[in-house]
Amino acid sequence: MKRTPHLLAIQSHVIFGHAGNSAAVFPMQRVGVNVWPLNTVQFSNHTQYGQWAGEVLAPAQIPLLVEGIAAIGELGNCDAVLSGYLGSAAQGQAILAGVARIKACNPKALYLCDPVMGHPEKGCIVAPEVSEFLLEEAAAVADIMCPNQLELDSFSGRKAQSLFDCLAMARALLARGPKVVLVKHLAYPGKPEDSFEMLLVTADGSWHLRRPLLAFPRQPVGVGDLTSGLFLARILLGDSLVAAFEFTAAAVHEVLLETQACASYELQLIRAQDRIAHPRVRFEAVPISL
Ligand SMILES: Nc1ncnc2c1ncn2[C@@H]1O[C@H](COP(=O)(O)OP(=O)(O)O)[C@@H](O)[C@H]1O
Ligand SMILES: Cc1ncc(COP(=O)(O)O)c(C=O)c1O
Ligand SMILES: [Mg+2]
Repeated sequence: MKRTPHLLAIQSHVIFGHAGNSAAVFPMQRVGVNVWPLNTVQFSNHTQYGQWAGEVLAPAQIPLLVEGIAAIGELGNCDAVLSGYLGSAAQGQAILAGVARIKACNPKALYLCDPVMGHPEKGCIVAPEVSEFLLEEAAAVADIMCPNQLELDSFSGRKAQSLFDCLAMARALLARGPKVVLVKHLAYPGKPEDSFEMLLVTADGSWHLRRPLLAFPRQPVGVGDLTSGLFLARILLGDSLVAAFEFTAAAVHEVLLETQACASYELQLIRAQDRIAHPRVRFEAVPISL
């Protein structure tokens, strides 16, 4: 029997609704991964409501929790670490220490870093020191990085001028350390208005994928977290990078279709669960080069 992969997911938890682990854990479980959620914050709701209650986890807790898993002899079973929304840069450093500890037990373990940065217009609030940490430290350690366009622009210090420019910027990020860059959401002058686009860039090649852009009165949150979580889950389940990329695009699109049909602001993960596991739509990743 094939072993069920184990994944340590270090990101935010919201009580109401879906963002961070609250967007990613259930879908990753639904596709067949054992998830170990470590919540960097516990908030009542995501920050784009403009108000929330709750606390950031003390950074010192992260190594203690990882050590607790080591103490019961299970740390070597960890196949991957995923990190997303951070409450502070100190938490980021603690995560990198945790990643080093896990890689010492299991050198094959992967680290996927979703470099969640602020999105001031959208009301996504992240401390500026967190962005700095992601640029300066996390990129050097991550095996896989999943920026959105804004985050890719921050890494590059400029705005993309074209699709090929996005590709060049993703390649530049690759040169900082990660072996795989997934740009979860492209934005560039001239992009067709009715399409939602993503890029997968590795040392072996680059692929571009388009899916329909759906209309929402208010953009749902947690789509990025859902995307990076499913991508890593499918890689752990044995998909090739391109297959994981295509699966992720299809499953996320299914969730958005369900969310739109319910006229909901929050992602409809429970209603869409069978469609997450078995997407009915398919989008093809098309090779592109500079
Ligand atoms: N097919 C789609 N149609 C419309 N909106 C989408 C679609 N896919 C994703 N989105 C939206 O696109 C945005 C992606 O946001 P972005 O900031 O680029 O990434 P992230 O989700 O990581 O913050 C989100 O607001 C999400 O709700
Ligand atoms: C608590 C929390 N976690 C994570 C996110 C990131 O969500 P997204 O997947 O849309 O980038 C947000 C965005 O506002 C948030 O408030
Ligand atoms: Mg995001």
